[in-house]
Amino acid sequence: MKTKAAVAWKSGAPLTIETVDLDGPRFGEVLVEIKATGICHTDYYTLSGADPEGIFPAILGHEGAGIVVDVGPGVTTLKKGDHVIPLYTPECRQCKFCLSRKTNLCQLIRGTQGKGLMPDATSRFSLDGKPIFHYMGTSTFSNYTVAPEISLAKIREDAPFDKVCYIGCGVTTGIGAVLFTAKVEAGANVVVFGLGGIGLNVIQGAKMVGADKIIGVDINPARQEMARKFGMTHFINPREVDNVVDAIVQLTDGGADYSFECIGNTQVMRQALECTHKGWGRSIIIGVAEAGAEISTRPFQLVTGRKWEGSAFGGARGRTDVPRIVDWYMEGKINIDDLITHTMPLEDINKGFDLMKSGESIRGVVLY
Ligand SMILES: NC(=O)C1=CN([C@@H]2O[C@H](COP(=O)(O)OP(=O)(O)OC[C@H]3O[C@@H](n4cnc5c(N)ncnc54)[C@H](O)[C@@H]3O)[C@@H](O)[C@H]2O)C=CC1
Ligand SMILES: N[C@@H](CCC(=O)N[C@@H](CSC=O)C(=O)NCC(=O)O)C(=O)O
Ligand SMILES: [Zn+2]
Ligand SMILES: [Zn+2]
Repeated sequence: MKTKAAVAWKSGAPLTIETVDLDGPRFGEVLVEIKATGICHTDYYTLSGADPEGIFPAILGHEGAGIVVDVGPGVTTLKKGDHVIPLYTPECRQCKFCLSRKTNLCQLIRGTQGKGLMPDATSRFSLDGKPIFHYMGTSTFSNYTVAPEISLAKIREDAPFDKVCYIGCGVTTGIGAVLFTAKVEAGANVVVFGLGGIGLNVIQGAKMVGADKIIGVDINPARQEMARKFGMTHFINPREVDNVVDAIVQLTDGGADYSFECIGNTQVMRQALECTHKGWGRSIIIGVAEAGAEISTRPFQLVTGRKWEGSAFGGARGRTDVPRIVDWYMEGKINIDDLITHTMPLEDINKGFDLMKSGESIRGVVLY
């Protein structure tokens, strides 16, 4: 079949809208009509050329929601008409990683996914007979996409695609990092570095679990208002204090219980670790840093009890947890609507990237 898609031909270049060829689903695969997709900073990271796994030409996008149109042989858990959210972190429930119960990082298809291919090591997308690569197993910047069955979470049918698509990455990453990775307890002091599409959801998660002080740190003062609405109690603009670590240590009587880095800046990652409390502070890295970047600190920071950790997709097991998070939204327990500041047709997707880069949008969503 043919489908409209935004194609990334090379790093640093705007996406172009093309009518591409899409082969039908093979064994264990599903054809999905994408109804809406968010634009995440990680799409920009890959497009910029900073992602060691970035390959071109590719169809980016990993924050979508849509309807099953067709299923390939061997598919047992989904059928035509089901509503789904594609998962860049699949959940096979069979691999060593899934069975360990210690991680959400299912590895069954990670190798081919990172090469922009389906599990059988081929692509379903092409143009003029030349393959176009998939991205993160999802490629939601295409009106129709093919994904493995294990990379799709079935969700309730009354959930609006234009809102719950954001659960495909940003909402789950932020709230999940608090609930599933850090397991923040009521009364804890929490610091969030970077109040964008991810950080604001960390704030929302911290409020949900009853955190005490929720300190937001951002160089964009315009982020303050939205962050306060989501539960931030204190705001620090690093450009307005001499030393951001000292400022946090003073505010929290010795350091934060938990910190979350939601930017992808290795200098800030160090600050995020060092502002946590001696003896028990935990710092969770969410931001994705550019290829080759390294983090550093004095080992003494760890010897004296701080822990440096990371979180991917909020530690969520997608097929299990994503439908629950959709329920939380439908029950009014989490706010997604206010974070989706811009919507646009696929033809305007490059404007969506510009709005994100300029700090004007929190989340831009493409509506098909
Ligand atoms: N680990 C994971 O599973 C995931 C990681 N990510 C990563 O999380 C990061 C954040 O993504 P989004 O929220 O979508 O990005 P965003 O662009 O919406 O937000 C970034 C925020 O950081 C602020 N910022 C930039 N430099 C700063 C600095 N030096 N100090 C303080 N604030 C600063 C910006 O003003 C902005 O508000 C990205 O690196 C993205 O790739 C995104 C999704 C999932
Ligand atoms: N391709 C990058 C790795 C980018 C990365 O860390 N991605 C996150 C999700 S970011 C979503 O917006 C992730 O889930 N990581 C786990 C994984 O297995 O990729 C690189 O090679 O550096
Ligand atoms: Zn993302
Ligand atoms: Zn698995």
